[in-house]
Amino acid sequence: MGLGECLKSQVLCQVLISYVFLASGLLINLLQLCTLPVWWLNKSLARRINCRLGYCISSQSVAILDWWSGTECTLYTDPKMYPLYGNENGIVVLNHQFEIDFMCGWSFCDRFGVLGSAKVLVKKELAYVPVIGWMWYFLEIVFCKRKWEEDRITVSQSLQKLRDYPENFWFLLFCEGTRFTAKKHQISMEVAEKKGLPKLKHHLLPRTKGFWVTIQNLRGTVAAVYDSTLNFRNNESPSLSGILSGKKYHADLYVRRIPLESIPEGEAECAAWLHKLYQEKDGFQEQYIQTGRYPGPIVSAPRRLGPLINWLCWSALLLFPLGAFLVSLLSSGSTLTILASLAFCYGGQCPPFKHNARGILCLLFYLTFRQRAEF
Ligand SMILES: CC/C=C\C/C=C\C/C=C\C/C=C\C/C=C\C/C=C\CCC(=O)SCCNC(=O)CCNC(=O)[C@H](O)C(C)(C)COP(=O)(O)OP(=O)(O)OC[C@H]1O[C@@H](n2cnc3c(N)ncnc32)[C@H](O)[C@@H]1OP(=O)(O)O
Ligand SMILES: CCCCCCCCCCCCCCCC(=O)OC[C@@H](O)COP(=O)(O)O
Repeated sequence: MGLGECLKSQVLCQVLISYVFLASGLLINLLQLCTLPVWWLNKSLARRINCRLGYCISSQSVAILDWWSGTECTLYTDPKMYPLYGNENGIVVLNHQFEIDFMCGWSFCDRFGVLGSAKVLVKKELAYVPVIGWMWYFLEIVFCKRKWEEDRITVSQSLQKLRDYPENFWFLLFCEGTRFTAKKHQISMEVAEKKGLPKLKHHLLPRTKGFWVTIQNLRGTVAAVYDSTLNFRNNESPSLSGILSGKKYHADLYVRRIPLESIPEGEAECAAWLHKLYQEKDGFQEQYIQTGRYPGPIVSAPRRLGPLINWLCWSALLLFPLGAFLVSLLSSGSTLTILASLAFCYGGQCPPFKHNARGILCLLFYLTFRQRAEF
């Protein structure tokens, strides 16, 4: 293991990365809250400001993926379509199988300059998650309860609001509605059988209502559907913790641009079209598994420096006061403080402490503070 890899695997680094993400995220959430008055004065300006603020949060996860873990993302697509990506609005239909699929999605958004304005149809529960969920509220992300009786109104209303969005955006739809597991796949294929639909090997049966309502409401606003299929080389199942500890993966994304005009308008026809799309996607997955390649040619979409610069700036801004605080604690000379620092640096490496390092750390800091208060 090289020095860089050893450093990246340290728990201390992961704690510091999470601290920068949380602290900067909450600060940005606060700034987003401050843009509320601007919404009444100039809605378009408020939206543009929020795109930039949102970028400051989501690009940190891109920096971790692209620059910290060094994960490579290869794009397979028609080179003739490439100039359109990022220069028009698109609906992205993506398979939902991997823990870090959204990070790869964000990375591609950044490569095409639409990260700040990226949209998604997401479950309502995520709206309450600090940093990401609160950021999404200001970015006009579309939330669903996965109860069609309620969603048909609320999702339509949220989509209608995007019709005058001032920046190009990609709207991500995980039509499978949940992440793939063997159990969910079995249930889903029972539904397919009951409906007389062909079975899928690598996907869940797509939920068609969200797709139909999206197409219906964004017709005239969005130019195309980007049918996207994501896989990782060597049959790997990448994880967020792997990325944080600096593990490098290799993602392959196959994108087909399908003009919106070619998608039928009626609900039943639109649903049938989506089922056919998923059968094709299943074929691409199978081909990838058999040959390690997709049908299209590879085009270059290099990672960009923006996320790295943003991340380094936030790290410098937020790690400096934390460092000053730790130095002042250490200079107190108390044994408990020094023990706390050692636990902070090395606790995570020692197997019995591996999962408890942060708890031990908190306890030691608490004892230190109590000791200082007592004297
Ligand atoms: C060039 C580069 C290109 C690409 C780059 C890639 C991406 C970048 C883009 C943007 C990035 C932006 C952000 C990413 C960041 C983070 C996102 C992270 C995670 C989000 C994860 C989620 O939240 S996924 C969950 C939420 N989303 C969805 O659910 C969407 C899909 N669902 C729907 O559309 C649903 O229809 C609905 C939610 C609108 C409504 O759901 P409801 O359940 O009420 O209705 P349904 O119609 O779905 O269900 C009833 C019918 O379904 C049948 N049924 C029952 N059981 C099943 C089953 N197991 N499988 C399938 N079908 C089933 C049932 O029989 C009913 O059928 P009817 O025939 O009677 O309708
Ligand atoms: C810089 C530090 C890097 C850390 C980056 C962390 C960013 C966290 C962003 C969280 C984004 C939310 C993604 C949630 C994905 C998700 O929730 O997927 C599950 C759903 O599909 C289906 O859920 P369900 O059907 O209920 O099992």
